[in-house]
Amino acid sequence: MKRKPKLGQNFLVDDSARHAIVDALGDLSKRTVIEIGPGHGAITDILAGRCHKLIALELDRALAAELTFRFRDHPQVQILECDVLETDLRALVPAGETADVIGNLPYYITSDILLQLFAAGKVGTLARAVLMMQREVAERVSAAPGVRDYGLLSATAQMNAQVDNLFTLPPSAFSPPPDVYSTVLRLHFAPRFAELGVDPDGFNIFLRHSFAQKRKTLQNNLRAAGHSAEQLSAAWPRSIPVQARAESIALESMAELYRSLSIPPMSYE
Ligand SMILES: C[S@@+](CC[C@H](N)C(=O)[O-])C[C@H]1O[C@@H](n2cnc3c(N)ncnc32)[C@H](O)[C@@H]1O
Repeated sequence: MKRKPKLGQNFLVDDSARHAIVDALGDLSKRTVIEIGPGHGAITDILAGRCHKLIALELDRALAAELTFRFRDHPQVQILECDVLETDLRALVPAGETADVIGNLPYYITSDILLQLFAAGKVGTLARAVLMMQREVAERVSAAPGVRDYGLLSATAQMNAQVDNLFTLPPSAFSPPPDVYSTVLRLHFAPRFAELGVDPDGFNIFLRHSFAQKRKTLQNNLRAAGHSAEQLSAAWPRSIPVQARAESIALESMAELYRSLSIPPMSYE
């Protein structure tokens, strides 16, 4: 019977890949780096010698203990046994500084981790992240409008970060091998809410409604969210075809529509 790894534990065994992941963050000699899910330390071992400070967050008690022992003589390395999703990243970073994030993510919570990182990027805690995730998810995060994979996750990611798709690895790069290919993305956190003149909370809700049903047009999704036909036609910008789906529309135009509907965020809940 095939062993089912718990906690998304597929450990990286490809030596050049683990170096390429760390190299993607460039010079780390003055940086604080937060590693998500260090596991047996495939990435941690390289990072420890390169960054100013490393804080690694590992949920598995045995793995956290293994790494705490291994790095006992490295004062710049801190291993925390914790659930990343329950951890306040802001509290880990000295006031006035930013940190970078790295991780071969536990795939079962990729979206939740991304949302957590975007929230931390928005308040200026994080500068960059290099993250490995399931290839299909990475393609959604990095897709451009009009491309098949573009959707709510792409729009949300691209409101919060510039995304570079770096490289893809086969299942054989891991032990045990997962059922999927894996892709490494680099994110530069650069929230666009102020530039596009939208409030983050209201615009995020607007995006959720706009992408609610993939087969529906944007107009129909917004009608289902409570907008009248009159309201929509009065606000509709020229840059958006009337029958368009949200999946084909650039964020600039989505923001233009949101602004011209000028909806107070509260009216959406
Ligand atoms: C895909 S493995 C990567 C391990 C190692 N970084 C590597 O590349 O070989 C994901 C790691 O995340 C840990 N993990 C799973 N859920 C977690 C959570 N909620 N918080 C922190 N770590 C978690 C797992 O125990 C595992 O070590």
